[in-house]
This record gives sequence, structure tokens and C-alpha cells, in this order.
Amino acid sequence: MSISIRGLRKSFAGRQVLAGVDLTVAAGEFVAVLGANGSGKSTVLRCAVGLQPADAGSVDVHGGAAMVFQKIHLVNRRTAIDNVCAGALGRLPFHRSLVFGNDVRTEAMACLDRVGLADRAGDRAGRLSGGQQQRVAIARALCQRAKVILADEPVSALDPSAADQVVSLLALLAAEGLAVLAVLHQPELARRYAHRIVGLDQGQVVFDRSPADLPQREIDSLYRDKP
Ligand SMILES: Nc1ncnc2c1ncn2[C@@H]1O[C@H](COP(=O)(O)OP(=O)(O)OP(=O)(O)O)[C@@H](O)[C@H]1O
Repeated sequence: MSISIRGLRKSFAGRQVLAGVDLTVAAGEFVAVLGANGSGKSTVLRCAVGLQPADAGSVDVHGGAAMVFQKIHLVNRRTAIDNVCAGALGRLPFHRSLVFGNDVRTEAMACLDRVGLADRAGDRAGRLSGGQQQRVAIARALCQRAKVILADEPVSALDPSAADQVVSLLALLAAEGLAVLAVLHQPELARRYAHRIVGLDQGQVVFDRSPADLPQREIDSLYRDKP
């Protein structure tokens, strides 16, 4: 129920994007990653779940990791609960994955309940609001039984109130025992909800502190034009 990233390095076409990133998230922790466009935030997450091979470094995941994206990737014409059931696909034998059984649907319902959407289980995903769709995607990650959730700009496409709801949900899931690492473009949400804020600048961690110990100027410096 934790993720530990050590010495992560990555270059694209000879250009270094990650210059040795160390980052740990324990069970019960919600860690936000802030950084300017191109600082390497998504690459950290993508290397951490194996979507991209790292050049060097190690990633130890305890409990299984699931990723949540800005673009939500639900099947719009299927119901919310069907989308959540899809999280179970990876652990079902093929013959049981064609029609989800009652046990999977019961588990999916419990996951929807955890994200506050049990009452929308039968609605087509495409009819839900953006914030609700992202919460369904989080429920699908829960139905994967992942203990580590990596979220890449999960609220960048949402209005402020939906964004607040989704980030507070991630914080709640961490409080329930998951390890949650989220890339955010909203420093104020990171300040409000994260246990720790990690600043990434040109592929390096420049701070890793609790919001209470983090002066605003350190956050601002992430977004200042670099020479
Ligand atoms: N597959 C790829 N091939 C080549 N370059 C890449 C690839 N993926 C990322 N990069 C480059 O690596 C750098 C870091 O990208 P990354 O997406 O990790 O940044 P980010 O901090 O998540 O930025 P943003 O806030 O814009 O999403 C960028 O300059 C990007 O163009």
C-alpha cells in the first residue's frame, strides 16, 4: 500500500526529462505534484506504472497501482456501474469477463458508493457531468483493488467546484488507507488537501514538504520563466 520511486531518470531523444526523481507515498498519504508545463510530472507517473520505460531508477509498488487520467476514458454508452465493473477485468478469468456476475456488480456498487455515486449506478456514463465521470473513473480504479492511485491532472478539465469535490475525494480515499499521488495544476487545491506537496522543476524534485511548511514563493518559483 505504498509507492517508492528512487533515482528515476528518463530522456527523450537525448533530452533529459527526469534527472533522478525520488518520491515516496505511504498508505494513508495524499501527495500532490506541482510543476510547470514540461517539468516531467506526467513522465514520473507514466514511468511509475510502466506505461513508459525508465532509463534508470526503481519503482516499488506495494498493493497494485491504478492510474486516473485527465481524459476520463469511460465507455459513454454503458452505465456507470458497467464502467466500474470493467476495473475487475484484469483479475477475472476470460469466461467470467463477458458478463459480469453478481459478485463483481456488488463490489462495483460498493466502489461507486465510496465515490458518492451509488444513486447514479444505472445512468449511462455519457450523461454524467465531468466531475461525476471522473469519480466513476476513480471507482473503476477501486474496483481494480488498487491500493495505490496515481492521478495525472485528474481535475484539469473540471469546473472549480467539481475539481474541489474530486480532489477532496482523493484525500478521503487516502485517509481510508490508500496511497494517492496526484499531479495537479491547482496549487490551492494541493495546499488545501495534500499531506505533502512535491515541486518538480526541470525533472528534479526541488521541494517535498507539508503545505504548512511551504512558503508560497517556493510554489510561485516553479512557474516562473526559466532562462
Ligand atoms: N513520448 C515522448 N516523446 C518525446 N518527448 C516527450 C515524450 N513524453 C514527454 N516528452 C517531453 O518531456 C517533457 C516532459 O513532459 P511531461 O508530459 O512529463 O511534462 P508535464 O510536467 O507533465 O507537463 P504538462 O503540465 O504540460 O502536462 C516535455 O518537454 C515533453 O515534450
